[in-house]
Amino acid sequence: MQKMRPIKDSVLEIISPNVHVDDEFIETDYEYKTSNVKRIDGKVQVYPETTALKIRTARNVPKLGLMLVGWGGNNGSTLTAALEANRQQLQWRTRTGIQKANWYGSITQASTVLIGSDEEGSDVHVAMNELLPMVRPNDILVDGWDISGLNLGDAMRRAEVLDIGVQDQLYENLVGLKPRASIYDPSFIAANQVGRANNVIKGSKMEQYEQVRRDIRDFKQRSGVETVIVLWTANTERFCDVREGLNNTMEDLKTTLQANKAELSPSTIFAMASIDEGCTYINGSPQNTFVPGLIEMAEAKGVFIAGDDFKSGQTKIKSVLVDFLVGAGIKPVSIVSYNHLGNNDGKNLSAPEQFRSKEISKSNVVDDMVASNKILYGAKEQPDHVVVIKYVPYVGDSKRAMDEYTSEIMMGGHNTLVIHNTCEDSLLATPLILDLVILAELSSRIHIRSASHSSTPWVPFKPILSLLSYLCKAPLVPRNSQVVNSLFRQRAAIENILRGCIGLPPISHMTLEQRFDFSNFTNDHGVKREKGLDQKQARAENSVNGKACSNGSATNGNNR
Ligand SMILES: NC(=O)c1ccc[n+]([C@@H]2O[C@H](COP(=O)([O-])OP(=O)(O)OC[C@H]3O[C@@H](n4cnc5c(N)ncnc54)[C@H](O)[C@@H]3O)[C@@H](O)[C@H]2O)c1
Ligand SMILES: O=P([O-])([O-])O[C@@H]1[C@@H](O)[C@H](O)[C@@H](O)[C@H](O)[C@@H]1O
Repeated sequence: MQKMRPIKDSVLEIISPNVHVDDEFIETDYEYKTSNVKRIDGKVQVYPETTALKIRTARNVPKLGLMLVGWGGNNGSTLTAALEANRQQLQWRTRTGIQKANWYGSITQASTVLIGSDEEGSDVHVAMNELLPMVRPNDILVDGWDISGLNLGDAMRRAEVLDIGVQDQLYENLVGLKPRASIYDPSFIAANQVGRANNVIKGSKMEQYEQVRRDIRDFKQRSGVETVIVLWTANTERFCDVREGLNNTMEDLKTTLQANKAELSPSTIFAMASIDEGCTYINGSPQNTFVPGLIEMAEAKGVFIAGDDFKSGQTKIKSVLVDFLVGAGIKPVSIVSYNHLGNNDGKNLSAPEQFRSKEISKSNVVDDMVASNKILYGAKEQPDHVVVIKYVPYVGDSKRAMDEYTSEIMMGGHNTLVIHNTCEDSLLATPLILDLVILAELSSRIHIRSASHSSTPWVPFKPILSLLSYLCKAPLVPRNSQVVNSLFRQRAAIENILRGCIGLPPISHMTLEQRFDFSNFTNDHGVKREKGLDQKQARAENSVNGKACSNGSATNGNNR
């Protein structure tokens, strides 16, 4: 069993009187600035608003357990292998030289965040996982379920995702890992999956639900993990009917479970069991696991749910390109997204009902960006948008995506973008699973409250964790909230909330100090903001006016 290592001390020191660090928390005063809008008589009235908040982040990072539904699949086996390969810092020979294990594609492990500018006005970036204490991949323990009983070593081989050079070093570590029996309902996934179903929980849906809850408790007890997150990376299910008396309310859903009704999917049963065990549940597939009754359960119990459908390659590009085009005043009028792939996911998606689930999640991703520009698009006007997925066994996990974006430009002109995008699907999705889990766990340690009324309670994120939208094709958002698919807006939300947790404002990119002569301006420390200031002098002045504190170790000035 791994020994929990201490929180990695960050390189970051926040020099601010607003940030207070003690052994337990990082707490900051935060002025949350928004612009509220009213439409009156055809006019748009804007009201800038400031809300004084306190943001508190618990520093203690728990020992985290991740239970994957579909553990033996391409994504599940690849994640398990990658965790072990990075833990052992493996390297292996390839045709082009030595390859080392890494987490490329993970924003928490391999991306940086602009934190500000130095005395010369140069940008300074730090690793995203330096901003706040986060779970380290090496400290994550994995378990899970699969309708296929194949052990993880042979599942890794079956997936045909990783180089042989690393597979051979890992096989002995993985061959001893066996997925727990799972809930199999052939009416929800493609008939062509029946050959895998040799590891299933017998009995009624209630008995399956109870077994899943026992499995979660068993994993906690055996592994000693403090927190468990359950994540669905099993096959895409067909959409489930949603109707009164079946699953529209929490009570209806529980009655449906007890009555062993057919129209209750394995994924929704897993979500119910997770929520009742107090475990965050994340849906990496496109089906409507989160029926209204399930959402009501999560809200009633204050347990996080998030999804849907990892945004890994073709759709990720779409959420960038359409954002760029519409933002540039160019009008996409035809979007055709074709791809073929040969892995088991593609095999499952070759069935019409399972494809339909994926078609929905891949198609809705442009809606918010199109709706944002009434100059280009009339009411209810949408670009033609077609999604095609074909199963071609030979290409395996190496999905071949081909997209054509046709747009209207000025004076009747047209621009056509054609993109060929070879996505090694599991190597793109696996880092997203890691980020979903790490950011979900971090979110559970972040609370806010009013700064003006100290008696108000600390408030957690709402149970529907829309902060994870950056990682999902079809983001689940709280009631009455806007769905945002624009990839850069989604990322800015994550960055600015992490900045807020350490008392830093959002990055505006205004850089006024570089666009205007600031030499006669002083900042709120009474220090003149001259660029090129002697660094020693600047630090001396700031240390007199600010106070040093670190979010990695409770050391100095602001300890309360
Ligand atoms: N880039 C990507 O790989 C990507 C991106 C977005 C979404 N997804 C989704 O992630 C899921 C997994 O993708 P994959 O490539 O790993 O597929 P996969 O077919 O290799 O793995 C799915 C696994 O789930 C198992 N399974 C099916 N039903 C189950 C159940 N009820 N309980 C437990 N296990 C069950 C299967 O036996 C299989 O081992 C799919 O739904 C896919 O659409 C993948
Ligand atoms: O690349 P992306 O669009 O984000 O997502 C992928 C789809 O393109 C692919 O067709 C499907 O099989 C994968 O499960 C995944 O959903």
